[in-house]
Amino acid sequence: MAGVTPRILRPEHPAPRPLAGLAEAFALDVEADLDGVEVTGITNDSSDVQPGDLFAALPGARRHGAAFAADAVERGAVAVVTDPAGAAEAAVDVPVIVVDEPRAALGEIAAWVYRTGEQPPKLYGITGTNGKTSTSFMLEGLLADLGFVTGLSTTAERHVGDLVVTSKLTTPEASELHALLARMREAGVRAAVLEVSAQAIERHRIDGVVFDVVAFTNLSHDHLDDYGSMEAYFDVKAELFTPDRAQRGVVCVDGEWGARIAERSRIPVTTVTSEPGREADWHVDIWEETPASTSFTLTGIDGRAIEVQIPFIGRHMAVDAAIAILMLVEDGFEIDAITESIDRGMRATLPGRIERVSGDEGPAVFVDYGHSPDAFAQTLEALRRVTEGRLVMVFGADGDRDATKREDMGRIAAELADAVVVTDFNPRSEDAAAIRAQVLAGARAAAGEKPVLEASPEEAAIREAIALAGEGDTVLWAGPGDADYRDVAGVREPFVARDEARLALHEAGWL
Ligand SMILES: CC(=O)N[C@H]1[C@@H](OP(=O)(O)OP(=O)(O)OC[C@H]2O[C@@H](n3ccc(=O)[nH]c3=O)[C@H](O)[C@@H]2O)O[C@H](CO)[C@@H](O)[C@@H]1O[C@H](C)C(=O)N[C@@H](C)C(=O)N[C@H](CCC(=O)O)C(=O)O
Ligand SMILES: Nc1ncnc2c1ncn2[C@@H]1O[C@H](COP(=O)(O)OP(=O)(O)OP(=O)(O)O)[C@@H](O)[C@H]1O
Repeated sequence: MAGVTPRILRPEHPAPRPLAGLAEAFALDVEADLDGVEVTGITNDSSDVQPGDLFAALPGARRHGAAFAADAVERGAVAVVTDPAGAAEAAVDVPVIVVDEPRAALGEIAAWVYRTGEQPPKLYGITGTNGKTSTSFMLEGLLADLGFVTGLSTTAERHVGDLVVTSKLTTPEASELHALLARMREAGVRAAVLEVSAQAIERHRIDGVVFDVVAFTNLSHDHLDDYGSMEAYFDVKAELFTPDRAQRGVVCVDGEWGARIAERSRIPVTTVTSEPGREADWHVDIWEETPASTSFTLTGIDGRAIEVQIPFIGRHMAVDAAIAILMLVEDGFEIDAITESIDRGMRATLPGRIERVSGDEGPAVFVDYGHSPDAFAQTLEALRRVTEGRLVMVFGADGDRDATKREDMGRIAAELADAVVVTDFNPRSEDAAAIRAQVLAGARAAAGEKPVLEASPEEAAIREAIALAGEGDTVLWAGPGDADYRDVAGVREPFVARDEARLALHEAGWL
C-alpha cells in the first residue's frame, strides 16, 4: 500500500526457541519433522516476516494467508502454522504445523514464542466505543509520573518507554501484540496500557494476555457493519470482564450499557458516573470548564475524594480521566500518591483528540478524532460551553465502515453546531460523493435555517469553515484527529488535518 506504513515493534534480541517445544507445549500432533528448527518470532503478515519467523497463515475474509506462505518462506520464515485448507494450499519446503483454528491459537503460540507470560508488566486494558485512546494516554501519563517506565498501544501511537511509533490497527493482531510486549520487556517497561477494540476481543487479538485492570468507557452507535446490532456489539465488549481476561474492572455507568456491563461482569468492578442522581461507587462532579481545562471532584461513596484538573475540554474528557484514576485505585495505588501526581499536573498530551491548532487570534480551531454520533455530541456540547460566538463544524463519514451512522452524524452536527460543512473522510473503496449525500440528508433534515455546506476535498472544506468564523467563534474539524494519512480508493496518501488547518488559518491571516 502506498503512503504511510507504520513500523511494527519487535524484540531486538529475541531468544530462539526449538519448535519441537511448541508441539510439546500445546500437545500438537505434528507430521512434519521439527528437529533442529528454531523460531525467533511469529507473524500473520507475510510482508512483516523476519528471518527465523514462524508464519501464521490465517484464513481471512478476503483471502487465505496460505497464499502468501511461499513469499513468507522466501523472506526467511522457517515454518508455517495454518489450518487444513491452508496446509493444502501452501506449497512450501519448510515444516507446516496444522491446527483447526490458527487465529484462535495465535495468541497462545505468540506468547510461547516471545515468552510474554514470564514476568509481564502491569497490564491495563481499556474498551468502549469512544474514549479508549484518551483514557489510555491519561493513564500512561499518570503511571509515568508515578515512576514507571511505561508502554502504550492505541489507535494513535504505540510507546515503548520513549520510543514512539504510529499504529496500524487499534489493537494489533496477537502476534504483533506479543512482539510489542517482548520489546517492552527488553526496555524495562513495568506498566503497559493497551486499548482493546471489540474486533480485538472477537478476533483473538488479546489472547494470551491477562489484564490486571480493565475499563469500560461507554457504548454507542458504531461498528454495526461488523456486529449487526448493539446487543451483539455489547456481548463482545462484555467478554473482557471475565476471569480469563482480567482480574478487576472499572465501569462507567453513564448511559444504559455500562450498568449492564457491571451487572454481567464476572470479575469485581467499581463503577463511576458523571450523571447526577445515578447510582455508582464514584461520582464525577464538574465545577469548572474553561477553553483550556476542566476541573472536577471525584468522590467515592466511602467519602474519599480527589480534586482533579485536566488540560482538556469537556465532560467526556473528565470521565476518561476519572476512569484512568480509578484503574490505579483498583490496582491498589494509594489515593495520596495519585493525588500528588495529579497536583503536579497531568503529563498526557492527546494527539488529535479535541486538539487546539489555532493561535491567540481569530477563531479557535480544533481537530478531533470523533467519528460517531455520540463522539460528535460530546465534543460539540463541550465546545459550546466554552465558546462565546458561533460553532462551525466540518466533518465527513468514513467509507467501508458502518453506513447506518452517517445520517445520525449529520443530524447531531446540524442540531448542535451553528453551521456545518460536510466533506470527505477516508472514503476508502466507496464513492465519496455518495457518502456525503447520506450525511447531508441527515444534516439538512435537522438544520432548519442553519447553513449546511458541502465541500470536497477536505482542503476546501476547512477553508470554507474558517471563512465562516471569526474572533470568538470555534471551528471543530472532526474525523481525522492525528492521522497522518487519508485513504482514498485503498491508497493511503499522506495527509495531516492539523497541518492543513494551520495552513488555512495562515492563509486567512489568523496565524
Ligand atoms: C475486519 C478485520 O478486523 N479484518 C482484519 C483481518 O482481515 P481478514 O481476516 O479479512 O484478513 P485478509 O485481509 O483476508 O488476509 C488474510 C490473511 O492474509 C495475510 N496476508 C494478506 C496480504 C499479504 O500480502 N500477506 C499476508 O500475509 C493477512 O495478514 C491475514 O492474516 O486481518 C487483517 C490482517 O491482520 C487485518 O488487516 C484486518 O483489519 C482490517 C484492515 C480492518 O480495517 N479492521 C478494522 C475493522 C478493525 O479491526 N478496527 C479496530 C478498531 C475499531 C475502532 O474501535 O474504531 C481495530 O482494532 O483496529
Ligand atoms: N468518554 C467519551 N464519551 C464519548 N465520546 C468521547 C469520550 N472520550 C472521547 N470521546 C470522543 O471520541 C473521539 C475518539 O476518542 P478516542 O480516540 O479516545 O476514542 P477511541 O475509543 O480510542 O476511538 P477509536 O476506537 O476509534 O480509536 C474523541 O475525539 C472524542 O470526540
